[in-house]
Amino acid sequence: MKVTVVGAGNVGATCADVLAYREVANEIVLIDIKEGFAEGKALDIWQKAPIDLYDSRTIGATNDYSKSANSDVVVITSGLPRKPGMSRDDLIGTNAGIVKSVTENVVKHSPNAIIIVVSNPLDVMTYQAHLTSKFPRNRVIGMAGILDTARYRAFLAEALNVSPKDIQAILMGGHGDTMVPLPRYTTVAGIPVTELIDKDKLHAILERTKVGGGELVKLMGTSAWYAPGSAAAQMVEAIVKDQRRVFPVCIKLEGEYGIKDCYLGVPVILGKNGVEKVLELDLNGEEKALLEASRKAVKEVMDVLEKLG
Ligand SMILES: NC(=O)c1ccc[n+]([C@@H]2O[C@H](COP(=O)([O-])OP(=O)(O)OC[C@H]3O[C@@H](n4cnc5c(N)ncnc54)[C@H](O)[C@@H]3O)[C@@H](O)[C@H]2O)c1
Ligand SMILES: O=C(O)C[C@H](O)C(=O)O
Repeated sequence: MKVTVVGAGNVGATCADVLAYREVANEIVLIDIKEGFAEGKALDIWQKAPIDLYDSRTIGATNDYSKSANSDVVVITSGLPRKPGMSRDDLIGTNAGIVKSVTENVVKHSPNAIIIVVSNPLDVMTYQAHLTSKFPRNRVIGMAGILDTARYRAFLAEALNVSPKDIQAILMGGHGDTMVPLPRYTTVAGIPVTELIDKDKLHAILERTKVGGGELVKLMGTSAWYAPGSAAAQMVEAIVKDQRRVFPVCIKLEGEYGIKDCYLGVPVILGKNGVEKVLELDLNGEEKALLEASRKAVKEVMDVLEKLG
């Protein structure tokens, strides 16, 4: 199996490192536009192999997509991260062009690949990759939901003083402050979370989750990479190993949840064909209203992208 990660910065290099460490693919190609940067990161990860005992090969390339030819999965992390005071949507002007040109190269060299977009604004950059690649929707998907859900699960594990392994949760909507956490579908080893935590504490955790990315940007001056890189690698693993894992993933909705032609995070089954199936939950009125607000927010930015041309 061959996996390419475009963008050898914080998220891309972390993703490649996790893929190598877990031996998800035997060939992992890192590509960046900065001269020598991807080569250096790939070499560093390869030199860690004798210490951590993995045999996945990491190869770096400066803007040379021939090295990535016939990749099974391509993860796109290239683009600017936000700085304090910015929203993810502020990145659209620069990142749309980057995602477009990267996708053109992916299509040329890996026409059968499954594309996982990570660059922000996530839902709209996934749309950009779809517009450029014209790949079917199961092969152009975005990573955000695993990360957002992980933040939610980590906060809950801390509040309840239990292992994060035992928190099961799902979250929907766009990767922005309008994301839709679903406490009704959150359990701790099968116990509904609402039986274990009081309403106000849970509410505070839900609100913190929605701005979880911003919290890290404020702390670090740039956005997160360990959890995002690992989340993208988890999606790659589900595809490469045909695991049929159930994850929240950004995909073009074609009527599910009564929504058409909009990119949003929803629970899906992830396997060798990318998204194997979109799962439709029976949302209640309040959840539906929150999802609709999220759809509107994403659609507005999709419209901005269309005007950019
Ligand atoms: N979806 C998510 O949940 C999520 C999480 C974290 C970060 N992000 C986004 O991921 C992106 C990357 O974040 P980061 O922290 O790794 O940034 P970074 O600046 O560390 O890395 C980005 C890399 O992209 C490279 N690049 C720029 N243009 C390129 C091109 N045309 N071709 C190839 N490489 C190119 C840069 O040289 C840089 O090395 C940002 O847009 C960020 O907002 C998304
Ligand atoms: O917050 C950001 O800008 C990066 C990413 O979307 C995140 O949620 O960590």
